[in-house]
Amino acid sequence: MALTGKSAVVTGAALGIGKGLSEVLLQNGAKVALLDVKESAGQSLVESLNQQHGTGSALFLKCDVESEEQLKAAFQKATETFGGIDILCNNAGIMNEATWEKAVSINLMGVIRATYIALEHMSKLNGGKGGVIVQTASLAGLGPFPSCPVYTATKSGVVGFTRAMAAASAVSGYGIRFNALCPTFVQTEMITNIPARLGQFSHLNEVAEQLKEKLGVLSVSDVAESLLELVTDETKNGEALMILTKGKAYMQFPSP
Ligand SMILES: NC(=O)c1ccc[n+]([C@@H]2O[C@H](COP(=O)([O-])OP(=O)(O)OC[C@H]3O[C@@H](n4cnc5c(N)ncnc54)[C@H](O)[C@@H]3O)[C@@H](O)[C@H]2O)c1
Ligand SMILES: CC/C=C\C[C@H](O)/C=C/C=C\C=C\C=C\[C@@H](O)[C@@H](O)C/C=C\CCC(=O)O
Repeated sequence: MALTGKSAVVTGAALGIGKGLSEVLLQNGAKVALLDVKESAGQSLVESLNQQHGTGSALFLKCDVESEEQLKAAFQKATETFGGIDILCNNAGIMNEATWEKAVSINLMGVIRATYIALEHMSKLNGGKGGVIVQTASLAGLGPFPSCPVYTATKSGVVGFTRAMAAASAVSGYGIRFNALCPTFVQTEMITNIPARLGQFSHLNEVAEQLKEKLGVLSVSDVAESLLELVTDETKNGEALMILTKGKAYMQFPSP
């Protein structure tokens, strides 16, 4: 899929990885609707992006992925503004074991919620053009992160949901590819003050620090450039792309 003239929706786009995903999509010719709860940061980012890429290239929509109503309104506005949706990046997420129900609601349920609304706009079975949906999972979605079991569960669920939706789409004829980004630590707000985010597992902060020391920390652009291959390579469906500081690799899963 060439990106020129395509339209994307990115959740959690005001900061961090979502900001980087939005920027790389715009740099490659796509128009982007940036969804986030952080209205001030989102609005000022979009003003800057429109100055860089031309008025009308980027649109900010205040949207909480926990809200079906807000997601439906945001997708409708994006479709009306850009004439359709070709790409969805389900990126919004939190890491806080003390508020684990919220983490499940955002990281996993928010991905499912946004995906199902996107199907209404993108699926060829609904008159859509098809496209690609990329989730921002995590390396913790591929293996257990002892310091944050619920975060691990949400990301493992995102990887499983992505692979199942890819298979469902191929059989159903949605015309939509589903892939997951699985990065290790990335330099964003999420990895600041990790001990305060571990809840009853704060005694395992040292495990997290050792993992961070061992695995290193990616830049946002490391993740953003990986998005491009998942979006543009039409052969990629059902993939989980592991992104480490030492390189990238597509996960091989056991076949039944
Ligand atoms: N930073 C890392 O080390 C790392 C590594 C792997 C995966 N991830 C994943 O990448 C994604 C982005 O994380 P980040 O590191 O950029 O974090 P971040 O905290 O810098 O940015 C997250 C963004 O999501 C937004 N957001 C949070 N809850 C939301 C909601 N309910 N509705 C809409 N927007 C919401 C925030 O306002 C923020 O702008 C997350 O899914 C995270 O789990 C992060
Ligand atoms: C505290 C979490 C902060 C941010 C979450 C974000 O998604 C970053 C995740 C970064 C790394 C995840 C690592 C997960 C590793 C698992 O694969 C696990 O299998 C490794 C567990 C122990 C390894 C110990 C070792 O090999 O020495």
